[in-house]
Amino acid sequence: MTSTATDLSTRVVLTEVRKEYVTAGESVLALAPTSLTFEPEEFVCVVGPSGCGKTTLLQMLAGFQAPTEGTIMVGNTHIKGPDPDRGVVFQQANLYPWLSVRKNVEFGLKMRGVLRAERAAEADRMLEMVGLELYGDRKPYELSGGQQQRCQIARVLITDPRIILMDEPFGALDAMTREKLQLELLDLWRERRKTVFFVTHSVEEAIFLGTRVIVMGARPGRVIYDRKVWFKGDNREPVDTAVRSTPEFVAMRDEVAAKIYEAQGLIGATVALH
Ligand SMILES: Nc1ncnc2c1ncn2[C@@H]1O[C@H](COP(=O)(O)OP(=O)(O)OP(=O)(O)O)[C@@H](O)[C@H]1O
Repeated sequence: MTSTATDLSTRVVLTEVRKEYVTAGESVLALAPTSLTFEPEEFVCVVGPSGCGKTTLLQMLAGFQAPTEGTIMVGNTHIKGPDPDRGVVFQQANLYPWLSVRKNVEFGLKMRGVLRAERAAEADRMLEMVGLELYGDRKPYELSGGQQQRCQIARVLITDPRIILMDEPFGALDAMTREKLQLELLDLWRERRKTVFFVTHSVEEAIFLGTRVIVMGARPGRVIYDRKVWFKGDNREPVDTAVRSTPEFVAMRDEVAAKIYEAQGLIGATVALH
C-alpha cells in the first residue's frame, strides 16, 4: 500500500455532525453542527469546560453513539459502530480483575482468534513497551493507578488500531505519574504514528502533547478554537519538558485559557492552567 493510500484511509472527516440527547422530554444540544477533518498521525487534543461535548464527540468517533445528524467517515467508510481500528482508552482502566495483567493485554487478540503462543508473545512485547514486563503475572489490583493505565494502553495497542481515542486517560493520576505517562505516550506515538484524539481538562497537557488543540464551548457544545501547535514543528523529535516555559508555549497557553474562560463567561477571571 502506498503512503498516499494509507493517508486517505485514515483521514477522519466529520461533516455537519450534530448531536442532541433527549431524556425525560428534555433535549440537550451536546454538539451543534460541526465539520472537522483529522489528518493521519495528528495528535489532536480537545479541551473545554465541563459539559461542552468533548466526551460526546469522542464517543461518536468511537462509534458508541450515533450522530443525530451528519456523517463521520474514516477514509471511505462511515462510522457505524465500534471497530478495533479505533482503540479507546478511558479515564479508569477498567481491566478485568480476574485476569492477570498479561491476559488483560492479550484479550483483544484472543477475541480475534489468535493462537495462544502468538498472543502471549505479543502481549510480552506490549508489556515491555509500556514498562510492565515484570508485572505480567500480577492481577490488576496489584498495580498502581499509573501502571493500570499503562496496561490499558498496552491492551489497546496490541490490536494495532490506527486511531486512538483517549478520554482524560491521565486525569485521575498524581502529577508526577501523569508527566511520566505523557512522555511515554509521546514516545509511543512518535514510534507508532497513530492518529490520536485526546480529551483533557488540562490546557498544559493539551499543548504539551498535541500537534493541534481544539477548544470547545458549551450550550450548545461547539468548536470555538482550532489551532496547530505551530512551535513544536512536526513533533518528530523527543519533546523536552522545558518547552513548557518557552514564550511560545506560554503564549499559546494563555490564548487557549482565554478561550475557555470566554466560553464560560469568565473573561478576566484568574487563570488556573493545570
Ligand atoms: N447520555 C446522555 N443523555 C443525556 N444527556 C447527555 C448524555 N451524555 C451527555 N449528555 C449531556 O450532553 C452535554 C455534553 O456532555 P459531555 O459528557 O459530552 O461533555 P464533556 O465536555 O465531556 O463534559 P465533562 O468535561 O464534564 O466530562 C452535557 O450537557 C451532558 O449533560
